[in-house]
Amino acid sequence: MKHTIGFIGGGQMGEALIRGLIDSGLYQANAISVAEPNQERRTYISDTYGIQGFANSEQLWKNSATILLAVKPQIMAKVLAASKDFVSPDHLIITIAAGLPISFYEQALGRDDCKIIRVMPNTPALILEAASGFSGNKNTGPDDLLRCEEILNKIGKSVPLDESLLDAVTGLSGSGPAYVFTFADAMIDAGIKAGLPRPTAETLALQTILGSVKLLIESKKHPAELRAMVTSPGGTTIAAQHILERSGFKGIVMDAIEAAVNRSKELGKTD
Ligand SMILES: NC(=O)C1=CN([C@@H]2O[C@H](COP(=O)(O)OP(=O)(O)OC[C@H]3O[C@@H](n4cnc5c(N)ncnc54)[C@H](OP(=O)(O)O)[C@@H]3O)[C@@H](O)[C@H]2O)C=CC1
Ligand SMILES: O=C(O)[C@@H]1CCC=N1
Repeated sequence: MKHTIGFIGGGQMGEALIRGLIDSGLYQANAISVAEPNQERRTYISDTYGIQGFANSEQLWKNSATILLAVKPQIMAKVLAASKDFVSPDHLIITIAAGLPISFYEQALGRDDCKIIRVMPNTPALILEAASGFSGNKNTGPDDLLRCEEILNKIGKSVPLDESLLDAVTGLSGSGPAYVFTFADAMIDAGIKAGLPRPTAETLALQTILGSVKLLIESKKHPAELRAMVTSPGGTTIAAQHILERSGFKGIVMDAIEAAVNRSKELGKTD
């Protein structure tokens, strides 16, 4: 059972994490299995990554030290009901479902002696650049948290947090890639509107985003300071900044993230 991991759900995030674990070398393909009821999807995942695929989770619980729950929050209760008979206090259960609090799993499993870690990763796990927050229940010891952290740090960066902050993580970084993709899309369209060929607009927009993020990280300067370095008096940048300020760009981004945080909290309400 050592160093074996079973994924319940082989969708977008399940695949991102499986690929991340294999590409990082943390797990061999033969130590990973997936339970995925959709046959086409199951075949794709097991063929692509050379892992074992099952139609249901029974074998995973029997064969895996760590179980990673990667199904939609809306079907988690059904998945836990089907898992109840196989769960033991030896399993390390890691869940990435948005919104659902750890108490939801304990209630659904009808026991409070399981080791459960709630994680919120994001899709850049596909290229080992995920941002994840995580929090364990009272049964998780330092070794369990370390095992989880090791997984998360192989697929990107992670921060341990109090569980009460995981909805904030979900709204900020869990959903965050979508906001960045929307911004990238808008920059590319703007380049095309200004007359650039699409491939040129794509290259310039994406390199600008990549370079700016690297500059932020490497310089350790505040975004406002770096923005001032771009903004010449009476120049082009301030003309654009004026429009962004007038249309409340920062406020819109903050409102959007707040909406995602609130939706995560709503998903956790199970009455
Ligand atoms: N997408 C993202 O960016 C992020 C998602 N998350 C969380 O990750 C979880 C998965 O999301 P995501 O990967 O996007 O969703 P997907 O719908 O892509 O993946 C879920 C997979 O689980 C399968 N499934 C359905 N029922 C079962 C079952 N009983 N047993 C095993 N597998 C089952 C689904 O099959 P079928 O399609 O046939 O129903 C699907 O392939 C969610 O809880 C989400 O909140 C967390 C961080 C980021
Ligand atoms: O949209 C969602 O609900 C999931 C959770 C975080 C990112 N995607």
